[in-house]
Amino acid sequence: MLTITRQFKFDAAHRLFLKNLTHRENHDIFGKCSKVHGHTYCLKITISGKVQPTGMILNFTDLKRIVETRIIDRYDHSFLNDLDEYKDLPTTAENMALYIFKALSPCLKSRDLTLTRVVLYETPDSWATVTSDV
Ligand SMILES: Nc1nc2c(c(=O)[nH]1)N=C([C@H](O)[C@H](O)COP(=O)(O)OP(=O)(O)OP(=O)(O)O)CN2
Ligand SMILES: [Zn+2]
Repeated sequence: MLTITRQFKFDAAHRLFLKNLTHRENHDIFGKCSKVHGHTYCLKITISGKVQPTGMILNFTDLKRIVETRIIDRYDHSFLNDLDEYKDLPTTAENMALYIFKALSPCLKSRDLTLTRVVLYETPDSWATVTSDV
């Protein structure tokens, strides 16, 4: 399968906690991550589709615009816990990658493109991956 990938960076703050738990219980589960802290996230978006007469599946510039409009512009320099999509969900790399996949997929589908992979790095050593077979 032929795919193209574009990488994005954004800085954001968050804390990991569950609303129904006490401060102590959250600390027992999430440790230091239950306190507000920040990451420079790295997001890799991979799509597949037919190569057009232009020689491109999709112009990287168009992919950039789509991802920036729907995700990066909202997430960069934000407090992730304040975003609607995480009102009732911990802002883990897993939940964020799942949300980003669901948010981008329909827009790409409407252009006959398939979102095949979303990889979200919370740190260079820790990341979550969502693929189109979930
Ligand atoms: N499965 C997941 N585990 C953890 C997540 C996550 O999203 N999914 N997130 C965190 C925290 O956000 C935390 O900020 C991770 O920071 P990190 O510096 O990587 O923490 P570590 O203690 O593992 O690493 P050190 O290098 O020792 O600081 C936690 N877990
Ligand atoms: Zn964190």
